[in-house]
Amino acid sequence: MAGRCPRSPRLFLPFLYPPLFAPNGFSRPRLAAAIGGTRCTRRSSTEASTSMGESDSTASHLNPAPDDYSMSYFADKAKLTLQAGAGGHGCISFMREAFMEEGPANGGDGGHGGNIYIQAVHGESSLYKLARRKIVRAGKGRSGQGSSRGGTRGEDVVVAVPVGTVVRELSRSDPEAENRFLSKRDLSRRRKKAQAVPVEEGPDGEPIDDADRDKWLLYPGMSSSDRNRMVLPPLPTRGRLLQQPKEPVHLDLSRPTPRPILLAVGGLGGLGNPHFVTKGTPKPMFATKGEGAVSMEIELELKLLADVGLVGLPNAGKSTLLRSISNSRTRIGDWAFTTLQPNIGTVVLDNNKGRPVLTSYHRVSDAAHSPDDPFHVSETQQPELERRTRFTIADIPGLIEGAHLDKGLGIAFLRHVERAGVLAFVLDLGAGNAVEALKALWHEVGLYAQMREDEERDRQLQAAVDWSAAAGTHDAEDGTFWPSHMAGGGGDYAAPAANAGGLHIAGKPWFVVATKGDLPGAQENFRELREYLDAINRGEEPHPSGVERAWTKDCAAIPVSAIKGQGVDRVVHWAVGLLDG
Ligand SMILES: Nc1nc2c(ncn2[C@@H]2O[C@H](COP(=O)(O)OP(=O)(O)OP(=O)(O)O)[C@@H](O)[C@H]2O)c(=O)[nH]1
Ligand SMILES: [Mg+2]
Repeated sequence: MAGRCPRSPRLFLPFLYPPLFAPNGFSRPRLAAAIGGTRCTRRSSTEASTSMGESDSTASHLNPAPDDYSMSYFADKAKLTLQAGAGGHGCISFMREAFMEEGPANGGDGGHGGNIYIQAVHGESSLYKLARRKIVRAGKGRSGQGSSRGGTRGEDVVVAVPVGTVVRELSRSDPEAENRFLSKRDLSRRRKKAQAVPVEEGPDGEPIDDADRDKWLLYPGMSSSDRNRMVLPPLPTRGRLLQQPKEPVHLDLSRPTPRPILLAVGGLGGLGNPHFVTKGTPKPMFATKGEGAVSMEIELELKLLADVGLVGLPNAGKSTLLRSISNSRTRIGDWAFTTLQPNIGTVVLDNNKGRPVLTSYHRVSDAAHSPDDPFHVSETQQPELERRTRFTIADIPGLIEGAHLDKGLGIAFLRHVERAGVLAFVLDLGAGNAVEALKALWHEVGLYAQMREDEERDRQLQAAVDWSAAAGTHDAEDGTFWPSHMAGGGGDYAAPAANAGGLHIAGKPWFVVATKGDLPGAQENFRELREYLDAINRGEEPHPSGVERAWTKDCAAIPVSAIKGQGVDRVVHWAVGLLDG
């Protein structure tokens, strides 16, 4: 009788054990043959192309099969709801022991709620996990217990984000700040009324604030009439352990933060009944509830921090160039939009095997940080220079003409090259006039820069309006918790007012990598491109973006054939030269 499962292991093996059947897997032929798998001979479309005139038809590191790439999940935007921990309630309890009929009050205090912090760290490269998580909750404080046992503190949470993340607060709910505001308002109303009608007084002769009644916890065994009759003392005024940052939070985490930065403060734990023992009330049948915690909605935006940003039309050869000069294993394919998310590659200048390939220095900091206070920046000290052993390059999805109108993948990915020190425009010498392509790319980049500046201006306007409105209604707390260099608009992200007209991108040093130099007609195209750039250098032609005072110091074009690895060393040298300034 035939088995119920058909015996066809070959059908499922590639699915179950992809590495054994990967085209470039070293162990594939032997192992796959040993278990009876069929050999997969996939080739990239570029390999098949005769126009390249390549004799090597085997896949290589620079001309890999389309499925030979490393992929990681990536997100550059995330919205998060932060919910700090509420405080635990105080406890109402009395000592019970043999031969002691009525012991003293011994209810423990509630634990404080956990806080939420944010920290920019190296090692995180995407907001993907946070975008999926959506809500971040700190631990709640546990309630106090009898025998004077205090509740445990809620756990703090540190949200780790990649360096280069911008944090913006969208909304906030702070029940304690609201309560304080309401109590103050009620008290002043009562005082006004008291001039006409005398107010009920508590045991110590202080006015009773009924608005605060729901912040008390009453002994559960009491009858409802006793509860209603119970006279409560004024609620003790307590300051928060940490100061809640002012609204709205706007941080630009363009450097790793040495310490986590506070975003949302947890609630204070309630007080146990021993706190309310007085001569008149030796056995208080009440304790206070734990405070509510701050919750806020924030928006995170990651702008990758690479030293060099690659900008080019789709299929220009950006990813191949990145592979040829860095450790990147980004995907390459002979079709537009092979790259769908930004990739960062690291170019190693000193492989620690003796003499460095290139000697370069970069600025470690504008000024030294004091070891006691890492947020304090000393103005007097000179910037430190450190030998550069590596630099990073960002490869983003290709831009097409009209990308600002959301054609292709749009221009939003340009945010990842917005903060790069140098821009490298990758032009395909085999795909039409390179000068036209360069102008089209700069046009899109210019429009992007303009859009960002408009956005930032609107945001600042909005923040100013919100703040003035909030100042009138809320009990705003003074003082900022984070250093000024991290506050929005500061740091490495230049304020738009200072860079009006797209200069914050057009003012960057840039050069052209003219790739696919091995294709026919490339030389003529390159000659035209060089003439155009020479004219810009001489001041006869304007900057391709049309922005005045844009960078036109030494616009160069470097011819390469990335697929053959020819000329790519010059790209590294030129980029380092521009980075060193
Ligand atoms: N002949 C030749 N072909 C190249 C060269 N560089 C890249 N290619 C080919 O051009 C095609 C596109 O290369 P990619 O590196 O994926 O181009 P890209 O700019 O990253 O493309 P997108 O990710 O779609 O924007 C691939 O088939 C490459 O093999 C080169 O120097 N010479
Ligand atoms: Mg690509």
